[in-house]
Amino acid sequence: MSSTPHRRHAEVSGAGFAGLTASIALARQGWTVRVHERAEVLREQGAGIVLWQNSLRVLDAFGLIDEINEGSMTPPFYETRMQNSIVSDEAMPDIWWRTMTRPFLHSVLANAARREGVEILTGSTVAGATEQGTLWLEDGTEFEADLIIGADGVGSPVRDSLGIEFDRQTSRDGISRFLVPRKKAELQAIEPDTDWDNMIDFWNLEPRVLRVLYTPANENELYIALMAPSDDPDGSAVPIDLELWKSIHPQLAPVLDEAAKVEGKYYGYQTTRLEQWTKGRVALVGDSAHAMCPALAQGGGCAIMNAYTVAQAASESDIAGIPAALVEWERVERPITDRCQDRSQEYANTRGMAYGNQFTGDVNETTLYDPTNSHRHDAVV
Ligand SMILES: Cc1ncc(C(=O)O)c(CO)c1O
Repeated sequence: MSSTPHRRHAEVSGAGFAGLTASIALARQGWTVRVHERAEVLREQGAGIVLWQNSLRVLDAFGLIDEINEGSMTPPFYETRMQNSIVSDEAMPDIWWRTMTRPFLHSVLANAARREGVEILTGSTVAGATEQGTLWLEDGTEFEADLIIGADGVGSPVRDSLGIEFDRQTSRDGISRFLVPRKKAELQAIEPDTDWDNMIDFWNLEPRVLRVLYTPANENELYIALMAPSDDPDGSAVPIDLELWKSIHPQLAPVLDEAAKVEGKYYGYQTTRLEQWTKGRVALVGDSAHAMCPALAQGGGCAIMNAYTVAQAASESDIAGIPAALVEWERVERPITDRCQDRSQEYANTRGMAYGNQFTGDVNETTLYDPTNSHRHDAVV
């Protein structure tokens, strides 16, 4: 902790997973923190999420694991099927992972941020920031800070106001995501030999590319995601083309019927890579810095892990040294996320997860990283 009387202050743009995680971590290190969320109501619109141990360790460091466990689950297996025959059942006994809904994770983080004294302003639309530490809103209001966190998503106004250059690559596939009731008894009645608590990745590459990712999120809610190429108008349609999806997977009819009732949105896979993640007193984390394809389910995980480490790195510095501490943070922490983006993009481009047994070897590098015991503390990186 700094011995100066000035309490360090951070302004954060975006109250998603990255912004809330950075806010909690900073507040716990004695900072005053104000988060700006452009939405009028603080909530998460997304469907489901898988968290692996890299992000779970951060939640554990915040003392949130009991709360997380109560609203989440670990499916017995990650099952991969090709044309409905099982390719692999991965138990991953050495990896800590949980599935849950995004609204649930968001509420756990938002409540924790409030408990830590973080000020959350909704309906507060950030327009940009300067590298000297001024954040400004669309209405012209300015806020001064020792540290600014741009956690404002793939279209980040903080990033773009600073003129940070990026490269964006799109992949040919994309996905629509839904939260629906589990309907476990009905599914069981249709296909009794299946363990409907498993996460099941139903791939079909022939006669056309259609994939259903079935992820139980808790006792009552199922996260179901439907993947198709963006140039397939029926596969990518939302509300979903119920007859098409039921014709491929009739055993999923009870939950597909539910997904068809939801408005939903189709998202094309893309990867955004930045020239730099920091500028002066500003650091970017989450989709503003490293949006990735979801194949390895690490977009949220990397957001949470990088939000945590940037907060730690800034807290270990004195106020004058923050810009240099951010540069050093990026040097040490970024490569693992770069590699995760590369691997996720490769899987998205090749559809390689269809062949099963994917969660082994180098692919698990991100999962196995412990951000609470960062490489920053090692002598050799
Ligand atoms: C857990 C997960 N895995 C893989 C994908 C994927 O699209 O490859 C998605 C979609 O968001 C997931 O949510």
